[in-house]
Amino acid sequence: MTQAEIEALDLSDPLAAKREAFAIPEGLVYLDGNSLGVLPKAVQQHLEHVVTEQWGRDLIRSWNTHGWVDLPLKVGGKIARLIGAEEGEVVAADSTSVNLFKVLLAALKLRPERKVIVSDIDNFPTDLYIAQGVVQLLGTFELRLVKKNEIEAALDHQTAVLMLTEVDYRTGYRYDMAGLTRLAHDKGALVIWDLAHSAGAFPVHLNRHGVDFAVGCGYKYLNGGPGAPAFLFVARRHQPHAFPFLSGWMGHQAPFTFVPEYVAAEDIRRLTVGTPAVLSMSALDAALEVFADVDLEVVREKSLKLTDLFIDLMAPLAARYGFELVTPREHVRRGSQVSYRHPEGYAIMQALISQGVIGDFRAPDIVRFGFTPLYLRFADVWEAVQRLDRVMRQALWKDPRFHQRAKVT
Ligand SMILES: Cc1ncc(COP(=O)(O)O)c(C=O)c1O
Ligand SMILES: Nc1c(O)cccc1C(=O)C[C@H](N)C(=O)O
Repeated sequence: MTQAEIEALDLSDPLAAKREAFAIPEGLVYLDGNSLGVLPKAVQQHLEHVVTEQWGRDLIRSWNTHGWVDLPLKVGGKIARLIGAEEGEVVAADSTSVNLFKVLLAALKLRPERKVIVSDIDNFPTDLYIAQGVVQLLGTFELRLVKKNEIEAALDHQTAVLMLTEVDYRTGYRYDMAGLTRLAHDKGALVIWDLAHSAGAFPVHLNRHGVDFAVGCGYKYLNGGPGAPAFLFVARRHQPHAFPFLSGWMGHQAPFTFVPEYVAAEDIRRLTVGTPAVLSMSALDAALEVFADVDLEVVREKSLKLTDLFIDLMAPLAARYGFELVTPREHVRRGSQVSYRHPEGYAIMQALISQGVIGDFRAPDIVRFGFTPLYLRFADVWEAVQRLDRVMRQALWKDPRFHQRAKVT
């Protein structure tokens, strides 16, 4: 594709105007929205208001007058629309890890006669660590970790829970949520999906597929900011039976009665624990406004065009410099990122970042490029490949300073 053809794609892009809603540093090509989304301008304005007027002036009255106490459910409602759930089935709270702990315990309590949690050995580590902790705590379950193509065979009548991340954080491989949920249910197991790399990136249909539980991040494609609250989903049918092991006062049926006995709220609030992080929650609330008029089918269509274009433009570099594509070419199996293996991946990514293209590196050898259709242009894809070509052609990555590992990669 020529540069002129790429410019034409931007001119006919139905999402082109959305870029204006984000504060993007001049000249930067940001391909890391799958790790930390860009700052929405509305967040900047709203936080100023929340800090100055709500906290600064109205102080504790704001729990009622500015609806702070309702934020977890209100923000959850906005996320529900993006993931195919109903209002009252999603709540924003805590971190993804903590939410996974809560829903995994709740799910296992619904299958006490079974023995096994099945997951992908390449799942994001926190999911595996949380499951290991839960196994230690309960003492009656085991964690069975298998490769992607072994999941189906691993499911049997001992399986209590199938716990997967829909999009693999390293390769961008996207699971068949509908098919695997059905297979798990056929065996009588429950499913938990981690939507960290799905929510806001493409349409998700939790209820259409009969999913039981889900969790996900607020700071990636939802652009809620560093450390933004995460979310959890519990299908309405499970809510009365979802036991809240982290039984904090915010999940109590009537928190302000201050009684000594814990009685769980009847609705999804029972899976909240303590005081919500109001500033972060307000940032996420404002960030989600960007999605109010967005059709996620259009987002998906653009995501696939962006990633296809990147793969195409990268093909000559891949052949010349030894980048091995590890992201599926098949659309249904692809999330919204493209990854390559390269033995010098870390240094190459650092050199590329020095050239104003931000992607990231995942050990042992993966360079990752995330594509957020709301703020990326097709011209950015072109520019990213030009700058990577320069990094390789001029061997900029050989500079020793690009070989020193940072604390956070
Ligand atoms: C699949 C997945 N789950 C969970 C997390 C993070 O969880 P937490 O919000 O607890 O940091 C990430 C990324 O950090 C992730 O990629
Ligand atoms: N959550 C992160 C953090 O706190 C610091 C640095 C990176 C992250 C990430 O989001 C990692 C991410 N889940 C991943 O897909 O690799």
